Amino acid sequence: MAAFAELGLASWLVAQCKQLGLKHPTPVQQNCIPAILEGRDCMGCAKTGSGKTAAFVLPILQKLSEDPFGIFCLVITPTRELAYQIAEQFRVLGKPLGLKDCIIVGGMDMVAQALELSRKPHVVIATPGRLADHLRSSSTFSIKKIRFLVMDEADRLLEQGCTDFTQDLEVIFDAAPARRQTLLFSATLTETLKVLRGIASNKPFFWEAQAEVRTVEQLDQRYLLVPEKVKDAYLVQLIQTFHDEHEDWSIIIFTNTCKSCQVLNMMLRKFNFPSVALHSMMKQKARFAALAKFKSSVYRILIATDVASRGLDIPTVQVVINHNTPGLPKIYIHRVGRTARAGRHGIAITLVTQYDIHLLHAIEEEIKKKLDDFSVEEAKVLKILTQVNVVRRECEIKLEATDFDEKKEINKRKQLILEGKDPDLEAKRKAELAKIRQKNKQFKERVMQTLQRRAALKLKRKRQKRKKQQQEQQQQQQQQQQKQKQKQQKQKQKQKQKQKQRQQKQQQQQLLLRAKGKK
Ligand SMILES: Nc1ncnc2c1ncn2[C@@H]1O[C@H](COP(=O)(O)OP(=O)(O)OP(=O)(O)O)[C@@H](O)[C@H]1O
Repeated sequence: MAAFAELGLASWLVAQCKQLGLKHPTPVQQNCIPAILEGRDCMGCAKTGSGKTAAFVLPILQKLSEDPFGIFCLVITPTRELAYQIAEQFRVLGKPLGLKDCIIVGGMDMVAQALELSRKPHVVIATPGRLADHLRSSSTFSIKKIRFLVMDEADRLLEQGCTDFTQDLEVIFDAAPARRQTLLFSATLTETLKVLRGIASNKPFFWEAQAEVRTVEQLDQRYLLVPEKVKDAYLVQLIQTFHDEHEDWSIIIFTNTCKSCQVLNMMLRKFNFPSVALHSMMKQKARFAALAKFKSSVYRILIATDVASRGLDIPTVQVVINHNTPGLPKIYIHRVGRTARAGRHGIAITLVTQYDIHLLHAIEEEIKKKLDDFSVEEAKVLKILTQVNVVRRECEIKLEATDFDEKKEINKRKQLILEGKDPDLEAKRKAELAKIRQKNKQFKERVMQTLQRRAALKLKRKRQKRKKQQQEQQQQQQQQQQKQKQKQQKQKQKQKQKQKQRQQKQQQQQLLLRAKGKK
């Protein structure tokens, strides 16, 4: 196994790795670090928990130490929590440099951030929306001279999912210099490769871990088939079992909406489980506090939306439970990747209802592995079923009383105001946009219908033409056959006539002969 020193890293960085307990580079580090040090753009695709962060942090720190200035590097990442985590890695590994970093994420004070940016930090770690806001509104800093642009979880940044980063990324790319090193990393890059190659246009070095299965070996992956209506009773029983058997285990439960996250947290707390929620409707400070308490094991259970599904590195997590089957296999890959990291073991259990079987199959197909069945004691589930359902309903009612949905709307409006937009105008614009989209959709549908009709008509005409041709051919054949028949009949008649004439001639000759004989 190679050592960090063999990758071309300076001795102070090798010593830093050693101090942190990083003895040997992981494959993604072994392959990408030399290419980055050579000055190449790099795209690294490796499984979750395989050390992709250090694969870009180490060579960047080395280059920074050779020519330190600010702003030297910009790292873009999709979530706020991840930005803090990456900053921590820069800080720890770059301590001997006296590294100055700056985190630019939403939900935090913009003025303080602008001040920090103006002090020219070496490394800026940002979420796209907030950084783009600063670039739009401030002239106190510039990213025109950055040497490195890193996109962590690069495929997520390009996706147009519930949060669409494309407009903000355009602002950032416009402000960044064309001559730079671009580094793109994720556990699921392949679907977006083409677009990413356009971003890392400088003949990027591409490295992908070769493996049949797309999830880590040390991860025990299970599914639990549950009827939709009794899902929560199964969840409670599942947690109870883990809690009884391994009191020191940390569990992350992923769910699909902020509301569901909130309700589940309230419900689990009613059952005295040490749980805490993390979702995008929480205030940023509460989000950080929840994560910090979970990381330090004050709470052993984290209930989160997909805001926590990518990148978070919490070594104590032994169990991931998917309360809903992820709709996309790649979401599954990132969610279950929160456990079994850096060679550790872990278990992931996905609750699958009667409506989700096809999703399970899609996941198995993508990760190239069949999930094993997980069983819980049904009798125990039955025992708590009514109680769980009642508690859940109570929690839902309680949450409704707090105007959770209204708050969501208010949060959206607040966000728009912070972005300098008029919420009413935005709503109007949105409605108009929806109208235009609807019109476009209808137009497209009409075009499609017309095209389909035309195609059908063309086909019909083609068929009719072919039929006509066939009929004509048949007619011609019949006519030919008839002609031939007539010809044959004529020939027969002629032959008959000739024969008759021959017979008549013979008879006449015989009569003549007989007449001669009498004479
Ligand atoms: N060479 C190494 N040896 C041992 N542990 C390492 C090494 N490099 C990184 N690690 C540790 O592995 C863990 C996972 O690293 P990291 O968070 O970078 O993974 P990742 O590949 O980015 O995962 P994800 O795809 O989930 O974001 C971290 O705790 C990190 O300290």
